[in-house]
Amino acid sequence: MGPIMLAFLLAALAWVLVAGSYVRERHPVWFWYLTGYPVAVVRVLGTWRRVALLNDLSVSRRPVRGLVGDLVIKGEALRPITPRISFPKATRTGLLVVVRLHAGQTPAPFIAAAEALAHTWRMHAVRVSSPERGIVRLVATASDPLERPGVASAPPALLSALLGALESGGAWVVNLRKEPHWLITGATRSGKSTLLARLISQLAAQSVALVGIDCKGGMELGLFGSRLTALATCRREAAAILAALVVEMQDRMRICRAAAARSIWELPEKTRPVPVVVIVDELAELYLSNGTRDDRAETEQCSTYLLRLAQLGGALGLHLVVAGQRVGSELGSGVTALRAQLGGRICHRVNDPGTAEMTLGDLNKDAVAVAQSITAEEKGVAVCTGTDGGWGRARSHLTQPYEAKETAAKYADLTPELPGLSRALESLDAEGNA
Ligand SMILES: Nc1ncnc2c1ncn2[C@@H]1O[C@H](COP(=O)(O)OP(=O)(O)OP(=O)(O)O)[C@@H](O)[C@H]1O
Repeated sequence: MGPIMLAFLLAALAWVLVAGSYVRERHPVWFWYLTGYPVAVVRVLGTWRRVALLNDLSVSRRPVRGLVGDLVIKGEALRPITPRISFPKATRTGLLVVVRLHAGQTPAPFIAAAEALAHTWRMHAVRVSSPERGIVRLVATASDPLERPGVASAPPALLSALLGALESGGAWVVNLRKEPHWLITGATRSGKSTLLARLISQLAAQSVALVGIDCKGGMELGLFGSRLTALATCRREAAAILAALVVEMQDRMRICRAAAARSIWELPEKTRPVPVVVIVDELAELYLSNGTRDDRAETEQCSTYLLRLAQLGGALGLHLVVAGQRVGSELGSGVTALRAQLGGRICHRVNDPGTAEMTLGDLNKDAVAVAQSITAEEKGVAVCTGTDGGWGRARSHLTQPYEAKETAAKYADLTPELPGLSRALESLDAEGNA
């Protein structure tokens, strides 16, 4: 080969490499379709028989037990049949394989084999579902879609907030009308405040009253003060605001009873009270007391009021979003009771298994394991529950505090008045000055 030819080949190779990395950066989906997908198809089709056999996904043609005289003999099937799979279909983030189950098979062994399938096919993850009887869907994702989540979109709706992107590529939406109360946990620097900032930015533009309880002196929620109807910065103020909210709840009950309505949403729009979202940053601050009588009384008040709001508030347009680093029974018995009422759960990286268990354990054990595998580098990544009873990984859109502050200031004019709350804070001030 002459030197000109060699130079030409080297230049062509360099061009392919440069063009490849450009396409990979700018058009990862096309990069996947053109390079990763064909290789993955060969892997899936080439390994299916073996991986099915090794993971007990195959069935034998004949019963594995036989009768010889009076003896029952159990053995291995000679030539087991592998379940039939569809040709792997390309998706934007990986591929989809549909498996037809043989008689007697259930999705359970496929769920157990998901990790083995992911390793064999060199995929980031394989999720198993069964949309109809006799069918199992294996959805494989080539790389972690949450490393660079796309910009998801969702139609706007009252009390609905687009928080970020789901692992499946869809929009991560929290709708307080479907799931009225939420518990958010995460270790320090895991992304809780960013998520709350995103939630507040999304709700700020809506006709919703936002009430902040931030007993760390208002350092986190104080940023959004211009759009908050009330802000408690210590436990004394929190107890007063929560008490006022319970009174507001009782007023709403009376209005509903008079109109024979079972929720405020059945009231005519003109007379319907404004929905209130109470955001609590650092739940532990409300529950931990220093042991003095006054302090204990305050924590008990906060615990009782929060529980009452969680039990009865949903239908009356009073919603709780409660965030904390550690949420466990050591904070007091009230926490476990409160947790049971907070149906929506979001668990970021946590330091102790107890908090992951407390957040997701009563819903799904697998979700706890996935939450515990979130690393410190995966900021903003969380395991969240959905309204359909399922769960999945998701990542919030990065909302910087200054952006949320600007949004709050922009919509400050929309801040509704709740006179009971202002009165409660004013009477505390008056007591303090007396
Ligand atoms: N979705 C996200 N994408 C990228 N970076 C994020 C995301 N969420 C948070 N971060 C980054 O992670 C860091 C910590 O986030 P954040 O302050 O929200 O954590 P936190 O859990 O509230 O911590 P703390 O409890 O100490 O207040 C910030 O620098 C933020 O920029």
